[in-house]
Amino acid sequence: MKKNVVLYKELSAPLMQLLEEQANVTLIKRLDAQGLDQLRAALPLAQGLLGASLKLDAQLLDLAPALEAVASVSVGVDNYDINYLTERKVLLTNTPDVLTETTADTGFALILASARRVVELANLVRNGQWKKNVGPEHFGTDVHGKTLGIIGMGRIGEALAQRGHFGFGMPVIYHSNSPKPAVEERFNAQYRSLDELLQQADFICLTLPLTAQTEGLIGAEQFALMRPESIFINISRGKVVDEAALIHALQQGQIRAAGLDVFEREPLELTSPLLQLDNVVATPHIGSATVETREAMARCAVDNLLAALAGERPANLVNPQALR
Ligand SMILES: NC(=O)C1=CN([C@@H]2O[C@H](COP(=O)(O)OP(=O)(O)OC[C@H]3O[C@@H](n4cnc5c(N)ncnc54)[C@H](O)[C@@H]3O)[C@@H](O)[C@H]2O)C=CC1
Ligand SMILES: O=C(O)C(=O)CO
Repeated sequence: MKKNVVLYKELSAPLMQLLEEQANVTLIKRLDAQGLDQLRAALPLAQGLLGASLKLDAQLLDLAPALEAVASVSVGVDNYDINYLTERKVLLTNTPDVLTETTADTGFALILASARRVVELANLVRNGQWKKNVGPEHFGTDVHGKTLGIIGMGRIGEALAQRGHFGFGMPVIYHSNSPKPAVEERFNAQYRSLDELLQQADFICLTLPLTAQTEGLIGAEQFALMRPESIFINISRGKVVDEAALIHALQQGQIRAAGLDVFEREPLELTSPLLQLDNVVATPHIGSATVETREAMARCAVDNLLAALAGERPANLVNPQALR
């Protein structure tokens, strides 16, 4: 018998067809108030869930007593109560690897845009101020040859190191849970304590997951260790950073600039002081958002969900302890 799957993310036609061949599918198109009501109404019969960008906590999970598997269309799993899912023997899957290169591209786009002031200067051109007002005070700073500091040397961190080392001749230093000899050899990278990295890197890039250990990892004390020339890049999760401390560091000139794809609260509110600062490049959490990669992520999530519902071990299982 077909199982019941609730999607809270639209899929491409071929993926929808694949899923509908094997499951009864309920699609929640938007997670607005009405969509959330529809979701709550569908949860009691749901055996599988697929989506992203929804905090799936115990309260929502309790509405779904028949749930067997949740397939997240993301690599980050900070939106899920993993312990509770595991306790309930619900499998959780994610989408690693397929988004690594694209997210590293976004990281590098933010590095280049903040260092060379791309958004600020492009806006000057749009506002007809090219001739009159652009002078040395608008010059940026070089990227090539500068020290690239990576915090969280996992898949995306490595892809960033590759771009910096081979593409831009940047010395790479990194901080992670443990040293990575293979990475050191490949990119001539050097391990540093967190404090050392913050003091030494020209570009400080966050590529670690949001966990109980990393929440608020970068706060006032850490910004105080950075140099006025440092550029801060966050493509991990907003809550790894104390955003008020980041704003203060930017306003006080403790750091030169920031390139941010993720924020403490998303969507970032228009009233955020970050948006008053010329030296901030803010993007709307689009690290993996290319046509090709989003399709690959969705495909990966569908494959994971169908495997889990068929009683097989899915390729990207986050909580193997939940296997029945
Ligand atoms: N901006 C965006 O759109 C995207 C953001 N992400 C974020 O990037 C994160 C990383 O993704 P991957 O590289 O695939 O994960 P990964 O698991 O391969 O790498 C994470 C690295 O961080 C390290 N780490 C974890 N906790 C640490 C700690 N307390 N101190 C130091 N190092 C620590 C791990 O050892 C690992 O090497 C995701 O969890 C997600 O939050 C991922 C994709 C897109
Ligand atoms: O995959 C993730 O964790 C994202 O943030 C979106 O791609």
